[in-house]
Amino acid sequence: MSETYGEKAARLDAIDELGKHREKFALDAGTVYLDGNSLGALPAHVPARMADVITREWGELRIRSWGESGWWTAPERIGDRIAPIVGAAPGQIVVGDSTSVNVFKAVVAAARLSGEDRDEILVDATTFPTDGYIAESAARMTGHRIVPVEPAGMADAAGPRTAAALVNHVDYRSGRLHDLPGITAALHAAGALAVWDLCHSAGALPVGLDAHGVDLAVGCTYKYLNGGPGSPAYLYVAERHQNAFDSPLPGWNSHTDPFAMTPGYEAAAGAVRGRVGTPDILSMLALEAALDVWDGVAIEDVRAKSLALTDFFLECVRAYVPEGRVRSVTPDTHAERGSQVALSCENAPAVMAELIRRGVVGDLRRPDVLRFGFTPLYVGFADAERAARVLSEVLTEGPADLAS
Ligand SMILES: Cc1ncc(COP(=O)(O)O)c(C=O)c1O
Ligand SMILES: Nc1c(O)cccc1C(=O)C[C@H](N)C(=O)O
Repeated sequence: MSETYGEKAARLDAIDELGKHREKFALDAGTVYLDGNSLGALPAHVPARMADVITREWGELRIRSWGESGWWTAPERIGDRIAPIVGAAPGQIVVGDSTSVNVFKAVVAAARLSGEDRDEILVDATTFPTDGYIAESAARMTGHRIVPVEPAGMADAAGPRTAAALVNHVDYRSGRLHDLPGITAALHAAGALAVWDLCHSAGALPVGLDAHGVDLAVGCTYKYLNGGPGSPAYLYVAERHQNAFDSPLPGWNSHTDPFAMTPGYEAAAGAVRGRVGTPDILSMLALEAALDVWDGVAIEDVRAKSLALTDFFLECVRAYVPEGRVRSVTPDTHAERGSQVALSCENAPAVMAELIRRGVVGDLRRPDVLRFGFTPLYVGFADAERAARVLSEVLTEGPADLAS
């Protein structure tokens, strides 16, 4: 008798080297959590660390903590913790602000770094909306014009007038992984800068920022880096650009001597130049603690498990779900797949609501996309099998409003 999918899941979980990391997270056995591509799960040790930050560092040490507890240098210290996960050498990443704000810094800085004869900025036409909104405003301020281009067309679109391109590494709807090395190389060949949004790739797959010569990058930390709701984002400025990096938000935290409090601005050296104002210490220190789960974890292993999980989920969906009820909009090819599977289906809002009611938590992107995010540090093969099985049950038996 051939192996059932449940048996296969148990076999794969038994040999999964990353499976042991699941116990580091606050998860309940009754729920399959497949929404780490929106909000990562809570690492179980973070509440105790935050209790110490609040009661001792804030409550007892108060103002002394800016120095004694390392609060002041947290943005660059935590940047250096994120660096190996995205393939960057130390000193190039600073944590703070939202992704949206860092997109603004990066796009304006890229425009200012490029030659005056270059007057266009290419923007991923399929981008998560905030990047497009911000880039449009940034371009109006710098006197550039925005050219929307699909990532696959970036190489052909880049030319002598292109200052920079802003591209999403993994598409938030389809889960498609774009060719960061190839697009970056093509932009450079055209004399343009490459600015990447890593929200859906950092912590899910190797990015190789330094290896591929990326110029600037931004990303959030509340998805695969598990930093918590609204945890601060980050900005990468390649070392070769740091001296010329001209921030459009040169707040006092990016001054070479902030406590001199002089009227004249003098930019700090290094990643610190990307800072703006007082960092949100509580969120930042929750993120710092959350990053402990990465100790001893290789991103290549995370990638291998992510692909195995999404392969297996798709295999179970094909086996369980009646023909024609869902269509995967996520590429089958590994080289083009991030760490989520997106399925388009009829009545998607009702389907996702019922999945969540039955303990399978994904999310919906209107009008018709069901998203299932696979975070390899805490999602297992049995989760993938159960999610596909419950999806099939929902699609075949109810609820009543699905029949409409
Ligand atoms: C690709 C991408 N960029 C940016 C954002 C959001 O930016 P912010 O952190 O400013 O809300 C998200 C998700 O919210 C995203 O998926
Ligand atoms: N940042 C979010 C939020 O504050 C509330 C709800 C969802 C989000 C998200 O991160 C959405 C996510 N970027 C997406 O891929 O759609």
